[in-house]
Amino acid sequence: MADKPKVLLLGKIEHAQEAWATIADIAHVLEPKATDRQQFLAECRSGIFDGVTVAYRTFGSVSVTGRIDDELLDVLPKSLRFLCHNGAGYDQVDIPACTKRNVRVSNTPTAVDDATADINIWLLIGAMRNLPISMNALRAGDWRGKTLPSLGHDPQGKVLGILGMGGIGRNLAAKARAFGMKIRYHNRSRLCPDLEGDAEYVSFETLLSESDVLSLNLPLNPQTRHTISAPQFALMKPGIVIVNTARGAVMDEAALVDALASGRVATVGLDVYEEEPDIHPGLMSNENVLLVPHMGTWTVETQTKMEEWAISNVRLAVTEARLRSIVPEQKDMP
Ligand SMILES: O=CC(=O)O
Repeated sequence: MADKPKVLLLGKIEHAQEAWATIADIAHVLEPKATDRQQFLAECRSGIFDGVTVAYRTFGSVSVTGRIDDELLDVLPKSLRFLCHNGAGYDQVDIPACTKRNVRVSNTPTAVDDATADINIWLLIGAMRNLPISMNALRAGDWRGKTLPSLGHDPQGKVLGILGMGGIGRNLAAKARAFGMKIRYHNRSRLCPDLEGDAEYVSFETLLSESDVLSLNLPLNPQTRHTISAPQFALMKPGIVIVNTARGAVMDEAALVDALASGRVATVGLDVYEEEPDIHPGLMSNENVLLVPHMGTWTVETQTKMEEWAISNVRLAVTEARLRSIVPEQKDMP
């Protein structure tokens, strides 16, 4: 046992027990006892994790460890070489801080695409049809409400602007085509024709000013924080519908509340929030906002796929000192 590689498990394996059992065969798995960041920092400083080369982490483990940042990396074992994150978005991990310490990070791209695009479509249709008002009235025993809810809109023929045409954005585009939407997108760079299909590449400003529905599908990092804020809302078509299944902080929530109040934004469908699990009171109280609590990947199939993918990264890191899906920022690491 003592000479097996050491793997640190941050969070729980909920579904892929069989895949995880194969890790227990090849590595000595350590788990923290800490229940908050201060305790976790102390545990790390105690030397109990010394020798760990690979760590697996879940999105939820942030409630114990906090963000993986300079302070934490300074006390994690110097032997740590690989951090396998279970999730597509890895904004809880400071990538430059990891790169500086030669810690390679992986995520679970593609595993999340279908489920996230599905909830994206659900929010898109729900927001276009203005469903929260009648859903709330119904549950309050008031059928459609005291005054009839205003009529919704059909997706057919409407322009869907996708900001961030990665795996989820492209999956969403394919699904939205089935609803007869015209797809436009903006990305850091234009896609090759195969990936682009009939989606039209437009400038950021055109996407904002000509979309009937804007979907945010870009990752959160220091460059994309508040990509959508007051100046961007000012460029949008009055009455636009916005959907966000990416990360809350790519949009300025306070500015969104103002844009809803002014009518610039008609309705919005949200899966993600700036300060999860806290939600801006101006969104909570606004009936033009359709909200779900970060459920984008919340299906048995997708959670299992994500765990299996992250575990496959752990396995490769342990056996071959490499990762299946290193994050793009570290692609060129020697
Ligand atoms: O939000 C879900 C993910 O990043 O995988």
